[in-house]
Amino acid sequence: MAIAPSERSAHLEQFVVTAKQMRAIESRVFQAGMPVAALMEKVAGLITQRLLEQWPDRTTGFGIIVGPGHNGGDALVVARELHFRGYGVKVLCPLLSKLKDLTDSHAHYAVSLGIPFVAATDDLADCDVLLDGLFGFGLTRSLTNDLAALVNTINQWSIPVISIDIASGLHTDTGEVLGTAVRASQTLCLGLWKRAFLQEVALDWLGEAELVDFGLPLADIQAVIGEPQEVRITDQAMIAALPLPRAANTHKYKQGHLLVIAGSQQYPGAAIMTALAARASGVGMLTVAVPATLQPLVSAQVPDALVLRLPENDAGVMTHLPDAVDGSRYTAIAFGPGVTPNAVDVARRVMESDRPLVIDADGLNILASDLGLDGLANRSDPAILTPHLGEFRRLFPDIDAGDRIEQVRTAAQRCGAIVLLKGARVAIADPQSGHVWLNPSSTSALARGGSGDILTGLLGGLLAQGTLRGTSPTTITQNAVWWHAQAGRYAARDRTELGVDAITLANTLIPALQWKLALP
Ligand SMILES: NC(=O)C1=CN([C@@H]2O[C@H](COP(=O)(O)OP(=O)(O)OC[C@H]3O[C@@H](n4cnc5c(N)ncnc54)[C@H](O)[C@@H]3O)[C@@H](O)[C@H]2O)[C@H](O)CC1
Ligand SMILES: [K+]
Repeated sequence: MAIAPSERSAHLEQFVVTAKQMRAIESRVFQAGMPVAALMEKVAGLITQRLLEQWPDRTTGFGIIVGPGHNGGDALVVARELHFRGYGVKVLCPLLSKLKDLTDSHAHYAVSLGIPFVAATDDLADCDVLLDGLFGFGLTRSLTNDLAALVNTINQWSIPVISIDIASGLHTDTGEVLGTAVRASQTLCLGLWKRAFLQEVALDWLGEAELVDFGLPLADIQAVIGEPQEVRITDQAMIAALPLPRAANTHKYKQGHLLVIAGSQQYPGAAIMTALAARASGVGMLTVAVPATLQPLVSAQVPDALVLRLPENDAGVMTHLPDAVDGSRYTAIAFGPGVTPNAVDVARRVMESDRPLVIDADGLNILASDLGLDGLANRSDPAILTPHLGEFRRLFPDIDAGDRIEQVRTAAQRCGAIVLLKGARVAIADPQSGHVWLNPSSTSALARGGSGDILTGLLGGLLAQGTLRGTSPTTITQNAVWWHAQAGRYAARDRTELGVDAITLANTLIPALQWKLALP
């Protein structure tokens, strides 16, 4: 049965593949009868179309860099099409004697058409645009010698580089640079998102990334991927997961009651920022527990929250949760921002509660240094840990094998909690299934103090609401990460990456949601 184009696109956007999976999908398509050369024509036609849209002026000169495999074949077909349309085209093919058959055929044809093949990298220095068809997902070894020199030279120029499928030199799965890699301004990822696009280490090389759908059948994709172990977070899935619409006859207690435990005399702002973000989540009831002396300050900033006064020591650190603070009254608890590493007794009580729990910042440091992780696996309700890389290393000092995606998966399985590893590409791992969700779209504007407190408050507020709606805790966690990133992007559009302080971010959560909901 045919599916609508928008539905197909939403499906495709969620898949993440390794080079091995991509090759297996491609083999099925070829075995079913699709000729390799026909697929290459189709792919190259779509790439050409993108280039024509971006550079409609036929005086644009293109430099086409061609490698030995089918990535180079794609590039040669594009060169031919640009040549036919009247653009100036020059080809640099450093491994001319090692071309795969199909690529070799296209090279011969290009020569017969009079397309110039140049010998030296510097012959491309006067081009307006470079097309990188050196290597795609077939790269197996590091770039060395002349190839490395070629790549390093073009990286020093200020000519825009469009990479076909992946920036040449990056490992398709881990995103690592193998020797050296092309610094693309834009990458046209073919067919399905390769794993490298979700790896932080690759981001500086990939530039703006776009998926080019060339019609791989969903049945073949699904047959190879099976139950996806790694999933890209998409707008469509996240909009569906929001606690919207609300039931017409709801009341505040049905919209969740979040308890935020945060702040100290040293870090009063952490409590305020966490509370402001929790409020923006739409949670029905918000209680904020802070060291007693902070209560007037927090109440003034978040007058709609109930502010509990906790006993504190001389340093303004909360000492314990009095019996009157009854965890069972709350739908969820968010603990940790600004509490200092000394709030150990409070952390212990929080861990003992049976509520869905977010643990962040100093809460994580207390787990690492005092309480350990053993209490997490036996909790009846989920715990979500939200470390940045430094906190992650302190919590899981012996997890260093593999890439970030593998590390976060191992961490979750080991401790029995959902682990959300912060960074430019947030990764969320489920302890039971080992599934990892990856957030593809964010902004460097979020690399800033206080941004984590906003995520914790937002996640806590969504956890309180989503728990009552029966949304799975991993979906709620994705929802918070996505919303937080979208708010950062939306705020940065107006204010640049420099202008997204934590309070602005909290205040942008609702406008950003309106922006996303209004998009088709
Ligand atoms: N996915 C699809 O359905 C389609 C993909 N297309 C394009 O084809 C490439 C993948 O092609 P492949 O030939 O398998 O690999 P590469 O082009 O990446 O090149 C592999 C080639 O290079 C040799 N090699 C590997 N590493 C090195 C090195 N460090 N130095 C020298 N040589 C190296 C290796 O031995 C191979 O010979 C994909 O990315 C798409 O662009 C199709 O065109 C359309 C369908
Ligand atoms: K490439």
